[in-house]
Amino acid sequence: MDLQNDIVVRGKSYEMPFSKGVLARSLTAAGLKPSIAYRIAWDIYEMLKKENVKVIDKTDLRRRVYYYLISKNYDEVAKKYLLWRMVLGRRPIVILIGGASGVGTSTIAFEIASRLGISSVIGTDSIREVMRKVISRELIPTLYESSYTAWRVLRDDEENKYIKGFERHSEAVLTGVEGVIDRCLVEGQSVILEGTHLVPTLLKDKYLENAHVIFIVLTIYNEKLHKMRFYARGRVSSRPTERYLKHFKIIRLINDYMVETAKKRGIPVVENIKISETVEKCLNIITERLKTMIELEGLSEEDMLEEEA
Ligand SMILES: Nc1ncnc2c1ncn2[C@@H]1O[C@H](COP(=O)(O)OP(=O)(O)OP(=O)(O)O)[C@@H](O)[C@H]1O
Ligand SMILES: O=C(O)[C@@H](CO)OP(=O)(O)O
Repeated sequence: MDLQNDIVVRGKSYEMPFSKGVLARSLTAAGLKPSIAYRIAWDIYEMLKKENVKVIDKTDLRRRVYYYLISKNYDEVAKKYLLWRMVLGRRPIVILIGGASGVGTSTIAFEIASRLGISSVIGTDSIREVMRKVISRELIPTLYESSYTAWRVLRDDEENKYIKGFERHSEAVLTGVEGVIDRCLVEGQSVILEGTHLVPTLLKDKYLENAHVIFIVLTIYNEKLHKMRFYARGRVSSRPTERYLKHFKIIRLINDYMVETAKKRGIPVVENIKISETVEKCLNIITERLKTMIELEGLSEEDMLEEEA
């Protein structure tokens, strides 16, 4: 690669060669189709080349992209683009994708992460493994079970035992989850957390009220479709389909519980049928929340264009 002839993009603390792919991805996150996003990234690259620009500041590049989009009548995309660049560059966001086992939380979390360029995705299953290393089975036996088998180790045969077991199981994992959220907010790092342990009833109010924390619950309303996802997964992973089918009734109860409690707490619920549509819906929810966050800061579009990238 001839770096001599490349355009350099200068950020606050680093420089990198102009990448049409990176620019196209941020335009896709703002709602453009990938083919159009790539075309526009290419146009902007050509424009800079023609003007013989060798180094461009990130703030200038952002401004140029914004006005270019407006000139092509992509006003809504321009606004979204600006919002996303502002937020992801300077403000931490924590996205929580909850849902019963098999509804697709990890698939959707990774898709959203790649669209937004968030490099950190953490599954609550991994946090559960860490918690198992520090908390003994004797102390919290439910932690050593799965979300759908935790009821088996409850002390008493309680009423509503499947959900009680699920909540006890998730409670300990959530302590770890909250630690990760706190750390990310303090460090200014964006992260996506996903998994079945993100239970609407258990997450503390202070997180739900935080403008930087965005919680979405996924579901599949159709039982048959949900079941099919376990067959699909079984073909490509070592997680045995039979195990999930055996406990399917309880997994469905957990699914219903997540949806019902999410609605009660004002957490958006998205049905995951087609991946691209689910991602689109989630991105729209996230964008709306970011708008509120920026409004709370009292920033106008002009301020956003001027803010150092
Ligand atoms: N919208 C979708 N369309 C088709 N298949 C999907 C969709 N979303 C997810 N899948 C597939 O369904 C299966 C289950 O999804 P995934 O593993 O993401 O579930 P999960 O909610 O993370 O489950 P767990 O909590 O048990 O880890 C996977 O094989 C995945 O590729
Ligand atoms: O507890 C659960 O529902 C699932 C979540 O991924 O984990 P496992 O089946 O591996 O215990």
